[in-house]
Amino acid sequence: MSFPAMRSAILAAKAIAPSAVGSMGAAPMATFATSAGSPRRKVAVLGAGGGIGQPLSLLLKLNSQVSQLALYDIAGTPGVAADVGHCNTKAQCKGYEQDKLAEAVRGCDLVIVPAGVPRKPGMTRDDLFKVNAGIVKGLVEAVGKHAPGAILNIISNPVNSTVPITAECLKAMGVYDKRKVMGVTTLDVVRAKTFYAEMKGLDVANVDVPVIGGHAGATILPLFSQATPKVPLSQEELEGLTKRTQDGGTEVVQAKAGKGSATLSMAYAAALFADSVLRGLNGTPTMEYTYVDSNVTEAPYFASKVKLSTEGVEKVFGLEGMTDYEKEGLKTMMPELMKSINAGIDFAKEASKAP
Ligand SMILES: NC(=O)c1ccc[n+]([C@@H]2O[C@H](COP(=O)([O-])OP(=O)(O)OC[C@H]3O[C@@H](n4cnc5c(N)ncnc54)[C@H](O)[C@@H]3O)[C@@H](O)[C@H]2O)c1
Ligand SMILES: O=C(O)C[C@H](O)C(=O)O
Repeated sequence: MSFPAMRSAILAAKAIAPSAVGSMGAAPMATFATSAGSPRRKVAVLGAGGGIGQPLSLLLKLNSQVSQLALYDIAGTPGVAADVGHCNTKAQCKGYEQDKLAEAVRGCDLVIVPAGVPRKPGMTRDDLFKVNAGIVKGLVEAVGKHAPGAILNIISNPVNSTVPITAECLKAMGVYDKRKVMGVTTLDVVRAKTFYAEMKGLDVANVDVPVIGGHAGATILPLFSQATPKVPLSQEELEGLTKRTQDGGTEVVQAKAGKGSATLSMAYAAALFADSVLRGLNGTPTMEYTYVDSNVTEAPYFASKVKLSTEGVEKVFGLEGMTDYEKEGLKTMMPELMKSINAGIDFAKEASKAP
């Protein structure tokens, strides 16, 4: 495959309408935003040596909206940067490790955080909290200090808690801007589209499925009643698709049998989302589903449709037209979602009291 063809193929499944509607539109996207005249954008990946970090770094290197790519991890990133850096695309790529975090994030427009431990079979995402909460806090504090205006895309699990941790840490530092903190739930949308298209024999490039709530089990709520193209689903099919989307992460964890969780599909999803964030920053508003500071439900953080523009999240859209089955799903998820959010808030508040 030629490079331009490969580059198009990588993002071909990102549906985009003429007005650039992110990964939610109807027609397949053919190209990245053109680099001609686009502003210089620095993007950092924190956790760039990991299973997600490495392929994500490669995909970002292919995005012509990125002019500087900073790859940070506790170790190993000079090698990743040297490797990725040989791709003949625009972004200048540099690896940072150990105590070079400040340098990595300084001047960033977008910081993507996939640092932390992944699940093994039998674990829930909440089982990762103990280790990942502290990792995310440390990294976010560095961003708050050295790149306070940057947009943060949080991938590290449990996302339902790490996003509130991020917000609370930035609030404690006096640099919180709710438009700039986003939990990446794009993989749930990617999965829902794939499973729906497969079941109904549809061209996946033309499929769109909203997914709301959070990013763990029952808190992941695909709205198949609003999927396009609209194809009738029996109750059994609907329940099967909903459950498969909610358990998509576990399906991969089990298949990898102890060797981690989704990395390649996650890198793909994060690259799609980052592309939309950058398009928004560069003046082409895009629509995405993402887990953000929200008053759409009683949960203070919630994933729903948002408009991304020059300052990050410009508008959070409310919930409309849900079926009774979906309303029941929303009710069911709330206790779990609220518990994870409160755990994140409590952790960050406690940590900020520590001497
Ligand atoms: N949001 C999602 O949809 C989604 C999807 C898949 C995985 N995840 C989560 O992403 C995280 C990473 O998964 P992975 O498979 O890439 O794991 P991994 O173990 O392969 O990689 C994680 C990387 O983070 C690095 N790291 C740890 N502490 C760090 C620190 N303080 N600073 C910088 N880097 C640090 C490690 O050195 C490692 O290279 C996990 O928490 C996983 O659950 C989220
Ligand atoms: O399932 C996991 O632990 C990783 C990730 O959240 C996923 O959805 O694949």
